[in-house]
Amino acid sequence: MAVQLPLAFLDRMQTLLGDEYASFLSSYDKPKYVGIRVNTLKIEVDEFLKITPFELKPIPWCETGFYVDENVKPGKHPYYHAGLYYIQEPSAMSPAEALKVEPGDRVLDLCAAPGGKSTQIAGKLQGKGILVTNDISADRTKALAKNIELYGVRNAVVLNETPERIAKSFPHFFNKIVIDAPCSGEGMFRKDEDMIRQWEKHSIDKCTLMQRDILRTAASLLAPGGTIVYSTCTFAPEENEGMISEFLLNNDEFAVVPLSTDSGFSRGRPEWIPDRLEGAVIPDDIKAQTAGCGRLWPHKIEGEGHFLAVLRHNGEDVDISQDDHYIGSNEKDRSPGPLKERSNRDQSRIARKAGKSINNQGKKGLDEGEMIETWSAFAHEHLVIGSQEQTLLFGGNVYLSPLSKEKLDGLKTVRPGWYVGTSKNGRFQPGHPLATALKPDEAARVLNLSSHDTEAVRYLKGETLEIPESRIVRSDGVSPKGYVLVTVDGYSLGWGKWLDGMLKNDYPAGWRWT
Ligand SMILES: C[S@@+](CC[C@H](N)C(=O)[O-])C[C@H]1O[C@@H](n2cnc3c(N)ncnc32)[C@H](O)[C@@H]1O
Repeated sequence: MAVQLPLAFLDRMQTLLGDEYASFLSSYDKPKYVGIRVNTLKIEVDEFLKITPFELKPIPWCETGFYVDENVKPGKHPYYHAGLYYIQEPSAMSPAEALKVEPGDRVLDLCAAPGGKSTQIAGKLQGKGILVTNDISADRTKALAKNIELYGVRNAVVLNETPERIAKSFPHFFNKIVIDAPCSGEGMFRKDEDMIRQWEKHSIDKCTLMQRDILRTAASLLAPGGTIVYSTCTFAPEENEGMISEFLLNNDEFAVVPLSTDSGFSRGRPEWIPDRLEGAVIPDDIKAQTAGCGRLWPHKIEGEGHFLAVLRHNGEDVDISQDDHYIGSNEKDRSPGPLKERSNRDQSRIARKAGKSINNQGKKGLDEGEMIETWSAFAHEHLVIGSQEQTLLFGGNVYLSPLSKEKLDGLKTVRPGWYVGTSKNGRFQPGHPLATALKPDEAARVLNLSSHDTEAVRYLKGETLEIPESRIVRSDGVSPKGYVLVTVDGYSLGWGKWLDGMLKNDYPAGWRWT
């Protein structure tokens, strides 16, 4: 066997699996599977299939997911830097699929970093509705925020909070919640040997304590009739069927929605639940429900070990679009439509709104209204976007947010929305995330680079490029001089500034190709 598995783990799996154990064990001699998931915020799957640089094989449970050969390096292609795909372990694509997200939903990803499920959910929302994406680890939320930005998500709020504090601000607010729970990670032993070393540290008992708290709090965040998807990447029954049966015992307004076994998923194993959990006797009818959960076994599917439960609240669905705190529900709160077509009256209205903006954290000495005005003027000159979102000032930066300011008061907010830029010396500097989320027809000046020559990589390395004026594609009446949206084969990468035949590079230092 390629990996050294802990004996206690092997003993338990042998007892649980009986005749199946040999087949389970032999899966550790097989190669691990590498997956990519197409980011439908930037490209449709059909289009990606026409330009893919790698051979792809569909992942049965995710329409946007594909296996790539384990020797391929998908992170080393300009399309990765354009956010056209996310590199994700294939089984890890299943929870967001099970959540069945629709445009307009209010989704909470409670344990989100580094953002695999969140970027998948954002693709399903297609910019409509809200994604609140959270992680308790301050360090890990940095990677989460970066991924939200790389993948061009416009309607996400990134938090670094405890679930309890989010619940105080958002009681029964979300109609879909995903809990990709911290767990003992047994399902990842083949993919990541470090998980074996971590196994002792993250004992099953410690994990169940966290999972119990997170699930209980999630119930108080869910709107009536809503859905929670709970997932782990471990085999331990205590963290899976056991945790779900305990939740059902304490929350009789929830039931398990049985998962389809069509894609090769196996059913949950009620017979593995102990008769008593946390001192309580689990009735047989509750145990039986967990047969509707899903287990992804490495000896049965092409992916690592996972567990999934879909939990539906039995209340009447509420019309979430009628809530005042949701910007999309309130015509008068919307940012004005296509920015190029805005009247002066619109622009001064945005400026006035700045006085009411979140946390009122404008840059020292800069009038907040002025800051919003510089954004508005920039947008007017450089962009053609229609936005449903509210303009907010936060930490001296300008954001467009799907939530009203009151909803985020007092929460550790990493990003209150789509970061569009900041103002320096009275001039607006567009943010990198503004560029990554733009389509070429939303920018007044565009420079397209080809993935087949060296220019794209040179741009991604931060080099200045020599570019003749004729290559700057621009809207009628727009001069070639100024901020240019740089694209690769038509997909946005970042900003550059063109002047006299040279493109100054604005690709951020921390993002560069190395
Ligand atoms: C399995 S990982 C999440 C992976 C992520 N969903 C993805 O798809 O990229 C679990 C995460 O839960 C976070 N976490 C642990 N305890 C938490 C808690 N009480 N509340 C919120 N997040 C928590 C960890 O920091 C970790 O990032």
